[in-house]
Amino acid sequence: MKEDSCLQIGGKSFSSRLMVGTGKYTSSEVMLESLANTESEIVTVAVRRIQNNQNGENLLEKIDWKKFWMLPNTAGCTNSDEAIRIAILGRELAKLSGQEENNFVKLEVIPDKKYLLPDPIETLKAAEILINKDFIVLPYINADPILAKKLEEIGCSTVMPLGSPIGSGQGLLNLSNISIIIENSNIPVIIDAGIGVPSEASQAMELGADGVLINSAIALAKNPLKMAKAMNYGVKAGREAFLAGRIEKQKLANASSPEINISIK
Ligand SMILES: CC(=O)[C@@H](O)[C@H](O)COP(=O)(O)O
Repeated sequence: MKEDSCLQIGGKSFSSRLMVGTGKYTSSEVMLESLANTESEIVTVAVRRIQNNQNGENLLEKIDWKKFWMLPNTAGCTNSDEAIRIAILGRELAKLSGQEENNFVKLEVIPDKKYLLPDPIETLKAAEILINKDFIVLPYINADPILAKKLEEIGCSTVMPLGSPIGSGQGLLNLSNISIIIENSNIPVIIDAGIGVPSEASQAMELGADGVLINSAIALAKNPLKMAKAMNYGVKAGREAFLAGRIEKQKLANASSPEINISIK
């Protein structure tokens, strides 16, 4: 069996392959306990909503940034100029939170309000500029293998193809494109958005994804604390299964116990 290794992004090593978001929780207490239950190390925060989340609280003060690596995201940006400005602000906020060397940005450029689908051209443009400004860029993209390759070639540190639209909980809608991205990628592939249940997180990992990012399915579950744990198990199970290697699918049945001739008198 293949030995597992840590997830490497931008020169940093992470043991957890589950990244999580911070939006939509009913309270910061529930959010903090849920984050702990996921055992995640990377937590994404929307820079535009960081100082006044849905509960009127400041996320920067609520989360212990000695325990989690901050992944500022550019949610709410509709073009490359906005995304670049927000990324720069995000880097400052990470520094203010004590993460001096944190240059990470989850790049989201989303002009479409109805399906929250990312703009591939503006994403590529913003990624190139941010990489030149020494950012570690993790772009959120549609499951497009050609775009994923181009983002890798210009120096992105991961690609983050969507499973299905953000917050939709529809799971992995484009399995064949996701598989092509994984097959061709030399950088980590993180499946981001749309995962609704642990079996979908597991499915992404079984396919060979390097990680997943989940927010809504945990925050909006009837019991977020339990779902946080379940997602952690799902990701771990899928990763183990990927390393173990699945059996080949067969057209015909194949008895589980060997046939032996026993004569019954
Ligand atoms: C928090 C975040 O970055 C989301 O934009 C992300 O895409 C997660 O999507 P779900 O809420 O569907 O898990």
